[in-house]
Amino acid sequence: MTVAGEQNAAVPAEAREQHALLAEQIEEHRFRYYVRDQPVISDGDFDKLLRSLEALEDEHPELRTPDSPSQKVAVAYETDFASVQHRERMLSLDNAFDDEELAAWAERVAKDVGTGTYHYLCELKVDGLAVNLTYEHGRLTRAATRGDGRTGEDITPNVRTIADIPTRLQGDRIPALVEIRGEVYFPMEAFEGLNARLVEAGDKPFANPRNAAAGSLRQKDPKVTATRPLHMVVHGIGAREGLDIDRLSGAYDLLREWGLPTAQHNKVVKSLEEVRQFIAYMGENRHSVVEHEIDGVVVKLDEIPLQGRLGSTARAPRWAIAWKYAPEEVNTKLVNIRVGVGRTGRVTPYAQVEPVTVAGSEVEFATLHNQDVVKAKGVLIGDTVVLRKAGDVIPEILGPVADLRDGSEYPFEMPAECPECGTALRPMKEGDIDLRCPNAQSCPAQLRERLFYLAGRKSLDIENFGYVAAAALTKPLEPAEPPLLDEGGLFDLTMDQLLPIRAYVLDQDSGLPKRDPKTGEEKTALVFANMNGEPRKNAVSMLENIAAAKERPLARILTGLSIRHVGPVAAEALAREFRSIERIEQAGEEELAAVEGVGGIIAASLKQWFAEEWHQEILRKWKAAGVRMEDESTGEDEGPRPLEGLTVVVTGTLERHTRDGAKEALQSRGAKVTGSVSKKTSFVVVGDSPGSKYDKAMQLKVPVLDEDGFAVLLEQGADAAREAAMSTAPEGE
Ligand SMILES: NC(=O)c1ccc[n+]([C@@H]2O[C@H](COP(=O)([O-])OP(=O)(O)OC[C@H]3O[C@@H](n4cnc5c(N)ncnc54)[C@H](O)[C@@H]3O)[C@@H](O)[C@H]2O)c1
Ligand SMILES: [Zn+2]
Repeated sequence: MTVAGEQNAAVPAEAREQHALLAEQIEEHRFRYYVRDQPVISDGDFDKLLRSLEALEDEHPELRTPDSPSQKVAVAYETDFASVQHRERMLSLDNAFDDEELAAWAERVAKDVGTGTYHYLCELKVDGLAVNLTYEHGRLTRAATRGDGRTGEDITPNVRTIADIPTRLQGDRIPALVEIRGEVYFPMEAFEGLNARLVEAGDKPFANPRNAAAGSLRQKDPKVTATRPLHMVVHGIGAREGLDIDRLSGAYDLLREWGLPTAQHNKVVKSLEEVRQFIAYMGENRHSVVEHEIDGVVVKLDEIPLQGRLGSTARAPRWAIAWKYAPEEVNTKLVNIRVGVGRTGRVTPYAQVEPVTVAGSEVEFATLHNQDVVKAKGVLIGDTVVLRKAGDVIPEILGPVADLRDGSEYPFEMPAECPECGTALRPMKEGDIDLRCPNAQSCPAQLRERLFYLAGRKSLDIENFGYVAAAALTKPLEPAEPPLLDEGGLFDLTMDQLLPIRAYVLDQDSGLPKRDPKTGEEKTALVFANMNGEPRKNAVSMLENIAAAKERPLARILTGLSIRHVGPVAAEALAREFRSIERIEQAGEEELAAVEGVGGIIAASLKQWFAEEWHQEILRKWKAAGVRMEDESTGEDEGPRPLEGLTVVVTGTLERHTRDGAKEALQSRGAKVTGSVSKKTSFVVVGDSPGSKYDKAMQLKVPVLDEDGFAVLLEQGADAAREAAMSTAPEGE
């Protein structure tokens, strides 16, 4: 018999090997993270490694030795800083990734507490790095990083540069000694600026704000730290002498009085249900109510004597748990930087990354805004990058993982020519950062975007005319000549023109062709015809809907022309004032600018637009096709604008009108439609569930019309409507 294999006989060699491998990886990543401030994997992936190690140890408890990474806060490393002993250990936190784990923790707490009441203190989990501040008789005598939990790095001079952190405590009951624990963070808004300066100076940019916080604080030269906008939030108390406290939440109040930066959003609750509510609320509102990045919620037992009773493991207190939100940051590869051309010809770079799932959705593209932003971020094509998707915000790239570069990465260069039509790009005017494709008329990209907008809800609202149709009509693979070279021919399109159109199958988000997953070939298809060459149903209704769109009100037609700065609101104002394209064209610049809601910029833009020959051609063609280019007056009996001078508010759901329809009916008769009820309001039209505007109308005694009363207003005018009103406000009351 050999001796080998006798040790840990119960643990298969394979598991032991896997454990050793994981442990080594974890140590390596901790070193990169805590010492170099340049991690190469995301926190999410790191947490997964740690979890796999723990799972392995659950299966084979013999592997859970005191020097396993699962049992330690971190390893002690030699760094450039002097070591300091913490008077009381600085621990990590156990995590809960789902409700079951949270409930299991709460159950253990209940069991350990036994009888007696207690409270949960909910705090935000600030995404930064932990510091320990020692105050002796109110003076800051030392500041240290967490290190391995017992020994940290002395960063006192650096911490003294942080404005949030008082060097002297003010007020009453200042103890002989107290250790204050908190998190130092770097504000997201300042992050891009910092990286831009680092890149310009030839230094490595940071991958994310948390690394920027750690890197900024752990500078050999505190003068550098002083230039960084670091902040701190207090989240605990360590050793203390001459300080008697029984609730952590109460202690925070005292700390705040002393001038320490305590958290704004802590909440003490009694039940686990309320804890869940806090977690859910903060998860949803983390970007609107919180001034710094958070990665979770920390739930603590508020009663300090009970904390003592529950105690800690080697790594974490038993009286607290960290709920982690789904990570919003992941690492992925920056495959390429492409440029897109927008509706106004603006050319913007965007990132194409190896597809990753972040915050619940798969991401393949991220915005980069313009070439200066690409440079400022310091990202190279081929880099591993940190991608962030926060809430509903478009995914963005935070920064590169510079430590993973192998030399094959290369910088992005803005193309000199439009990727879609080959025209040389140039800035619109001197000094603009943005480049534009000057081929406004028939650059397929610009035309596609204009058509897509024109067919959209804010404009002509043409159903069955989406991005795919817009692309197919402007840049088909077949036939060689696209049916539309600008929007002039839109209303003349025929089914014969549509049937032969073949196009790439485009990805909605990127506008790039989809590929066959097997062959990698770009997919193509007949767009408007089925397999037998017959019109698809969608194509038929698209043409019908295009024809119907000829009757849209002037404001919508105007919006659809993509005149710069003329959105739906300005278009409404213009339509109301002039009631025909012709009159808008004939109006002088000053006359246009004088219209409420128009102004000088829009007036100038209108003049420019009409001066362009190809724009005139569009108008001629549309007119010839029968597009209604003016708003005719209704209610002929009372003159062209029977409701002139009235201000009307529409609220609640109407049965016979959509909200927009009701608005248009009023405006076309000369009434002004506003959103809030005041004394000046002439009528409030109410549908179902009208809400507070109805109450306000009653309060101000503004006449209220139901749907029948509304019909009276439209058909017979204001006087008749006043009689039909549900409540009448005698003049002058
Ligand atoms: N990407 C990597 O390579 C890598 C390597 C190591 C660690 N990490 C990440 O670093 C993070 C830190 O790890 P950890 O061991 O400190 O565990 P942790 O982040 O899960 O929890 C402990 C820490 O949370 C902080 N904290 C923030 N708000 C707090 C509050 N209100 N109350 C109490 N503490 C609060 C404290 O600094 C405390 O030390 C983890 O998210 C981990 O993924 C990443
Ligand atoms: Zn172009």
